[in-house]
Amino acid sequence: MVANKLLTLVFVREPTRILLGLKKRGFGMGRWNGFGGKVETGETIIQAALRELQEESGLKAKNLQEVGLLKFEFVGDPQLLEVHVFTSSEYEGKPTESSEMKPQWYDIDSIPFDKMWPDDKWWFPLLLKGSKFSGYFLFEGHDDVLNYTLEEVDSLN
Ligand SMILES: COc1nc(N)nc2c1ncn2[C@H]1C[C@H](O)[C@@H](COP(=O)(O)OP(=O)(O)OP(=O)(O)O)O1
Ligand SMILES: [Mg+2]
Ligand SMILES: [Mg+2]
Repeated sequence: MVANKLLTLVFVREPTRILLGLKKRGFGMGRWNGFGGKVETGETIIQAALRELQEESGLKAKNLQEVGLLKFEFVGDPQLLEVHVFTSSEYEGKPTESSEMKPQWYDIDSIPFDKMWPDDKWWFPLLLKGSKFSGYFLFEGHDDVLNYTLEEVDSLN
């Protein structure tokens, strides 16, 4: 039995646009995504979300809300990724490129799904309309989703 790997993913959004970052290295390199990463020992998930957002984008989230729980399995890998998805509509600071992410605002009508993880096109509409959601995606490699489940939920707890 392998423990799930806990990760965070934060999207800073305004009424008509959302901040994405181009991943410059490591897992998901070359794809646009929110800001986030591994939960470290001794940290809560929220602390990790705030820290990763600040490290990767220079922004301090002021009203972080957990909106999604996504589980990812990769064929041949026993470890499940458990990604806690957050949004924040208030923040301090100015988006700043880091060694990991190049930030850029996107109109919510022009999200670059063809340059993002393939699962995003299914759950992003729920995030954009303010719903909470829970999902599971089975990947083969990093480009193909073999099957998935996704539901809107009232609460994530
Ligand atoms: C597989 O599908 C995924 N889709 C999306 N949209 N995002 C994903 C997927 N799998 C993982 N993620 C997210 C979760 C995290 O935000 C990152 C991965 O973490 P990362 O490699 O950035 O971890 P860090 O701790 O920041 O890395 P360093 O140790 O290099 O700082 O991708
Ligand atoms: Mg990261
Ligand atoms: Mg990081």
